[in-house]
Amino acid sequence: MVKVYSYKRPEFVRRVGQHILQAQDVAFERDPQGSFTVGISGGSLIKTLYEALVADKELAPRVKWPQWHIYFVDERIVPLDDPDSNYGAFKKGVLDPLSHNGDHLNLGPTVYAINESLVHGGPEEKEKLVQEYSDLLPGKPFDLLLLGCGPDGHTCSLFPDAPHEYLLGLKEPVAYVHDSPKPPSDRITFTLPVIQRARDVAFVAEGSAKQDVMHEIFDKKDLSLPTARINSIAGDYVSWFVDPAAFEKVTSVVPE
Ligand SMILES: O=C1O[C@H](COP(=O)(O)O)[C@@H](O)[C@H](O)[C@H]1O
Repeated sequence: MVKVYSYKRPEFVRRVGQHILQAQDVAFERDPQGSFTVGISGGSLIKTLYEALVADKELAPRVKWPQWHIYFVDERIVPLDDPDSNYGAFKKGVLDPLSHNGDHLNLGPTVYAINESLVHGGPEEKEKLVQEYSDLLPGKPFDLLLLGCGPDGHTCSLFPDAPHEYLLGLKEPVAYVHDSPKPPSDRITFTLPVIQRARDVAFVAEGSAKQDVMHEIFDKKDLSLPTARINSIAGDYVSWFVDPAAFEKVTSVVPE
């Protein structure tokens, strides 16, 4: 059963941060010398990550950054310093502020970006980029995936309806999306099997712009939406962190 938690800021940020740290601590209990493997989204999540893991004075010291291995659950096929790059947004929003905190200097996480030298290539180079990113993925289930939810119900770069729905059935962990309805059109995305195998999946969705889609996902259970599809197959390793504005129109689920 999917769990739903609803909080207003600043509690929202604090709870998301606590959930991340709990997943980190569980991973290190399992393997104290190992790495904590995390897949992150772009979009509004980045600011929440900064607030929870860098700015929060109580949570920040508990983050064991040097043991974190960070991957992008989706990425736009653009140079890393392009305003559309999810890596670029994460660098600007989290890595740069982190490196300016003297105590974290040179002790940052390992971050896996796409091969920038292939972004301007043709279809073959782009397929190569996808394959290379796929090859970088850890050989074990992700410890944590932090997923967003667009107002259209997309997550990662898995968009509703054809032609992207087929991605949900793929066995490959990473897929090439060449006609994303939300620009930029060329992207890579984790596919459903990776999400299904993860140890912990947390959606993070805030704001009134998400109200209608939350109703579609939770009340109508519209399976053309990848987010609703994930809910339908998920166990209790999937949770949703929402705020009251985002969940206002949902009637069939009472957040914990
Ligand atoms: O295009 C994207 O959008 C989603 C949702 O973003 P949000 O700003 O509405 O939270 C994001 O999760 C994904 O990583 C990104 O590429």
